[in-house]
This record gives sequence, C-alpha cells and structure tokens, in this order.
Amino acid sequence: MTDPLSASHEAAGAREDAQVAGLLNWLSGAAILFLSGIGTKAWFAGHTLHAWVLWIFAVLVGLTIVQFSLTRNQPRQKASLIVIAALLFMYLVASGGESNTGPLWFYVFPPLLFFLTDLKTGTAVLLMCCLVAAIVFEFPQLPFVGAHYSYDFKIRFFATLAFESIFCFILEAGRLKARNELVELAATHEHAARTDELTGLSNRRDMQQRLAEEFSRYQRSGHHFSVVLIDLDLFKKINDVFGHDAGDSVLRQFSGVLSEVVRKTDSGARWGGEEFLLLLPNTSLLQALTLAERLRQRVASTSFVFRNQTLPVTLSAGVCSIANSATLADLLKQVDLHLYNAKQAGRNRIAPRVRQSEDGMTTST
Ligand SMILES: Nc1nc2c(ncn2[C@@H]2O[C@H](COP(=O)(O)OP(=O)(O)OP(=O)(O)O)[C@@H](O)[C@H]2O)c(=O)[nH]1
Repeated sequence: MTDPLSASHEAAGAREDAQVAGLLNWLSGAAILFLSGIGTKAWFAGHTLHAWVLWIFAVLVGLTIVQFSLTRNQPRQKASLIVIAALLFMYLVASGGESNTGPLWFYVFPPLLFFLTDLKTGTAVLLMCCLVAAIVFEFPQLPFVGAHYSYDFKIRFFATLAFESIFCFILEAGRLKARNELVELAATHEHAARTDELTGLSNRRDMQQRLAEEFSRYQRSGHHFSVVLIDLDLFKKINDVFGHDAGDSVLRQFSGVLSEVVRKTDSGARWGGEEFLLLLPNTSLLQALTLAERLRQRVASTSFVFRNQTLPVTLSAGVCSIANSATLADLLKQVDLHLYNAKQAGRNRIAPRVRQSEDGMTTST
C-alpha cells in the first residue's frame, strides 16, 4: 500500500527544488548583469582583453540558464556554475583584473560555493582554488600570470579568506541542520494530518484527495479504477461484550490484514468508525470483487485475539467501478448502496455478487 509519509517527503522535496530553481535563475541573471557591466567599464578604460574575457563568462553563465530550461537538470546546472565561477576567480587572481583588484572578487566564492553544492564538495573545491591562488601568488613568472602582489597583500588575502570561509562553513552547517529539522517536522505534521492515529492507515481526508487525483487521472487517460467500501460486522457487539479496547485492537489487527492482502499500488483508508475504503487503480469491477472476496475469506479465517479471547470478526463490503458511475460522488453513493445490500443479505458477504453463467462468462449482479 502507498505510504503517506514518503508522499509528504516527496512533496517537500519538489517544493524545495522549485525554490532553488528560481533562486539559481535570479543569481545567474544578476551575474550576467555584473559581468557585462564590469566588462563594459573595462572596455572604456582601455582593458580590451579583460572586457572580452568578462563578456565570455557572461555568455557562459547565460548558457547554463538555457541548459537548465532544456534539460531541467538542476545538479548539472549547479556543476556548470561552479566550474564557471572557479575559472573566473582563477582568471581574476592570475590576471589581477583592473589595477590588481581581481582577487577581491574571490570573497564572493565561499558563500556561492556552499549555496551551489554540499559542505564537503564546497570545501574541497574551495581548498583547490586556494591552492591555485597560492601557486599564482608564489610563482608570478608562470605563463598566464600577469599580476604581482605584495607580501602584505598575500598574507592579508589568505587570512581574511580563511576567516570568511570558516564563517561561511559554520553558518551553512547551521542552516542545513535547521533546514533538515524543519523539513522533518513539516513531513511529520503533514503525515499526522493524513493518517488515522489508531490504525496508521490513511484517513478520510487523505483518501478523498487520492480519490480526486485518481478520478482526474481516469478523465485524462481513461484508466479505470474501483473502490471497495468495507464495514466490520456487528462491531457494536464486540465493543459491548469485550470492551472498547478490544474494539480498538480489532481495528488495528484488521488494518494489518488489509495491508497484507492489497497490492502496493492500492490505497486503504479508515473511512469512518469501523468503515474502511480501498482505492484500486487500474482495476476492473470483477478484479475488485475478487480481491474483496479474498479479503473477506482471509478475515473470516483469521483469529482476532484480544487478551486471550478470540473475537468474532467478519466483514461486509460493497464494490463499484468508475466505469459504472458518472461522477466520484455517484461512485461513493453506489458503493455505499452495495454495502447496504451486503448487510441486508445477511452480512459476511460482498455485493454485488458474482455469478458464473452457462457460457462460462462471469457477471456481477
Ligand atoms: N472500539 C472502537 N469502536 C468504534 C470506533 N469507531 C466506531 N466504533 C463503534 O463501532 C460501532 C458501530 O456500530 P453500528 O454502526 O451499529 O454497526 P455494527 O454494530 O457494526 O453493525 P452492522 O454494521 O450493521 O454490522 C459503534 O458502537 C461505534 O461506537 C473506534 O475507533 N473504536
């Protein structure tokens, strides 16, 4: 049977992905504006090559937006942005940018890295870039290195960068911890709102949502589904004779049997007091009747025990397919009517009944 808790986690994950996608686009747009603007300034200051390099980086960032809109692959977009940012900062350190101010942009790198990737990868990339910066600082005669930095600048640059990186790391670790706790809490609350406390099955509210989703899927794709409305027989008697705790125990034991009998794709919910509703996707009326009958037999042959006393438990059920109903409300009305007929016919049975005709065809009445 489908698990309401994993559904809550999936919903939270999808919401977060959508938020990150929006933020990434905003960030990329801002980066393009900055790079184009500073490139233009460099152009007018006579630093033609520097201007072209910055514009090329602006185009590369633009390409990551195009890449994401075509593939919807967020991890790949993030990886591309990390590579672009690392190359840009390396270029700024090696060339010195305008008036040797290039390394100042390096301070943008730590928070950006921790936003784009996890703490471990972010730290690894940051250390690697710092190593390259240290080599550039130490060996200004290397090819592609056009900047010379003073000893004081180098010391202060690494000291402040180390301070900023550690600070960013601690903040990000705290943010992640708080975020995980919040996601867990939200999922727990959402799970509680969808679950019946006594049996652990979905509650009526969750089932109504599932029914609405399945009905719109049926309208779109034409895939049939069926429902089974189950009522435990003479349940009041169990409560009266054995006590309310015994009744609660029967409801829990029955839920266990129900979960064992139905398929993983089916959903079962506690519909009301001692009533349960099964939603069976891609299931015809006859298939649903077969499953309901199997469940009835299983319950009738199971020993429900409470404090060493065996309790008499049987069920009656109504079954209906969406193929025989115009609307969801009509489906629920019909299945309720079938349940009523099963009760009227003497309980411990399923309605409509299945008949084997002379030509071997199976029909329901
Ligand atoms: N122990 C327990 N009993 C419940 C719970 N919810 C509903 N009930 C009881 O279930 C009983 C249902 O009784 P009825 O509606 O008369 O139905 P029934 O005795 O099952 O008779 P039929 O449905 O006609 O077979 C009532 O006594 C309710 O109090 C619950 O959560 N725990």
